[in-house]
Amino acid sequence: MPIDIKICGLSTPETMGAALDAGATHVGLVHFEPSPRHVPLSDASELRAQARGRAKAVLLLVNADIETTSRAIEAVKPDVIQFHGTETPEWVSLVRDQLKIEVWKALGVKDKPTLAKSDRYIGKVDRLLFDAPAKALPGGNGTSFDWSLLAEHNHKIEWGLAGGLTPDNVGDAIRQTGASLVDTSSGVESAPGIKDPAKIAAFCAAARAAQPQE
Ligand SMILES: O=C(O)c1ccccc1NCC(=O)[C@H](O)[C@H](O)COP(=O)(O)O
Repeated sequence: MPIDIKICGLSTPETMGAALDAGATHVGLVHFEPSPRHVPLSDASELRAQARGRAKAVLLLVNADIETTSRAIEAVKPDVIQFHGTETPEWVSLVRDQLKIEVWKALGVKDKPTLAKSDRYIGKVDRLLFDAPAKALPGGNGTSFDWSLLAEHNHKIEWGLAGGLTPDNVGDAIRQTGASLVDTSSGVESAPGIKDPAKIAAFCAAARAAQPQE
């Protein structure tokens, strides 16, 4: 299977075009006002339309209530909702069942017990995204965590790796963890919220070069 590559926090048609041309399989739209990558729903809807048929659109929300979540899904019509706050297994499962959409849950990985706790989401989400622990923002902080924790973990559902990934380290990350999806935001930026098309292309090329051959 070709590796899945998510470029997160896209906010302009130019950088969305760069991610699509570089072969990203997933494009992330952050709808969370404190983030430098925040996009209003109207912009997210246009960027989503640009990606249609070329990459899956992932809409990111943080601790949104059900009305906000359903309004965002209605406006943007993403392929996937990624919850990046402290949402419970019960909450994400409710959204998946009621709104009939693919759901991912991001979890900040500190240590082995965090990974053990991630089992609570099994059967309730379609994919787990293992990220660095929250700092100033819940995600998009450009920091990584101990990848050996993932290599040792008994994964029971689909999962992806995020947190401090760059064109320079994504190859090692894939080889060390066996991730089938890699996600980056800060690592392909020239400043917070400003995506760099050359870094996006380099990241996608490095991820594809590192994937195991069949
Ligand atoms: O990117 C943000 O600004 C953001 C804000 C609030 C919640 C989540 C956010 N990003 C989520 C992502 O999926 C990022 O790609 C992931 O955390 C990795 O970020 P980075 O370490 O900067 O590559």
